[in-house]
Amino acid sequence: MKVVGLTGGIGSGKTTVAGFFKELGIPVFIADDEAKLLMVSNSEVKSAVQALFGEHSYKNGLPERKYIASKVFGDREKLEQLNAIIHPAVARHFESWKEEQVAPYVIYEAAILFESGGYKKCDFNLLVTAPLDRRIERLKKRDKSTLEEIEARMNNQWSDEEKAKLADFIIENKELSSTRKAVHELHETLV
Ligand SMILES: CC(C)(COP(=O)(O)OP(=O)(O)OC[C@H]1O[C@@H](n2cnc3c(N)ncnc32)[C@H](O)[C@@H]1O)[C@@H](O)C(=O)NCCC(=O)NCCS
Ligand SMILES: Nc1ncnc2c1ncn2[C@@H]1O[C@H](COP(=O)(O)OP(=O)(O)OP(=O)(O)O)[C@@H](O)[C@H]1O
Repeated sequence: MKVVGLTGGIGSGKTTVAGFFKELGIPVFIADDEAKLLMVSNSEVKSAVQALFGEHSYKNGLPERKYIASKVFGDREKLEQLNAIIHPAVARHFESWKEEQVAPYVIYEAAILFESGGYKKCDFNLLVTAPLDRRIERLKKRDKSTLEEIEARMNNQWSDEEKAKLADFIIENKELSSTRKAVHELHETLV
């Protein structure tokens, strides 16, 4: 089974692009969502996160995402420690999920695929890009995030130029219709 890694900076449109692959019947594994599930359902992950961030990191069994975000995106070491808890657990889950899929290829969507080295396990890697001002505009609208919060995350991600060097395919996410068309064309190439 071929694995196509799908990545892009915060707010670039990864999940939107993943949705277009789903429309074509391609199985999509969203690492961000799996990470969220594991933080609730995997007791080892949960206790490691609690040990790292203390009692305020969980409330009624659920992670306090805003609190954890406020601790990690300005502290590289803490972020790396959190990544070291979450990423191996997500990778293990992906391997078992992949075995269950019947398709010409699957999509592995992850926000920091290049930064984490996860791209090396993929057969091809697709980068989604969008101009910085559009990404910020879309995120402010979607999450009601502040510019400061968005920039703190961007500071922990590579630039598009760095990522482009490692990407096999790049889709520029401007208008939804042209992005969908680009996904359809890439699908034809991949099958
Ligand atoms: C810090 C957490 C709790 C914040 O949760 P929140 O709901 O606010 O954000 P969410 O997980 O939906 O991520 C939104 C975006 O933030 C950025 N982001 C998330 N994690 C990271 C990271 N480790 N490094 C850089 N950027 C990141 C990405 O652009 C991502 O698409 C959460 O992001 C987390 O647990 N991150 C560490 C695990 C991780 O790397 N997850 C992503 C891939 S598996
Ligand atoms: N081409 C587009 N035109 C207008 N809005 C768009 C376009 N692409 C995505 N959006 C919107 O922008 C926001 C960010 O897109 P999306 O959630 O797909 O990005 P993402 O890269 O997955 O984000 P994150 O890094 O936070 O996980 C969403 O609200 C989405 O509906």
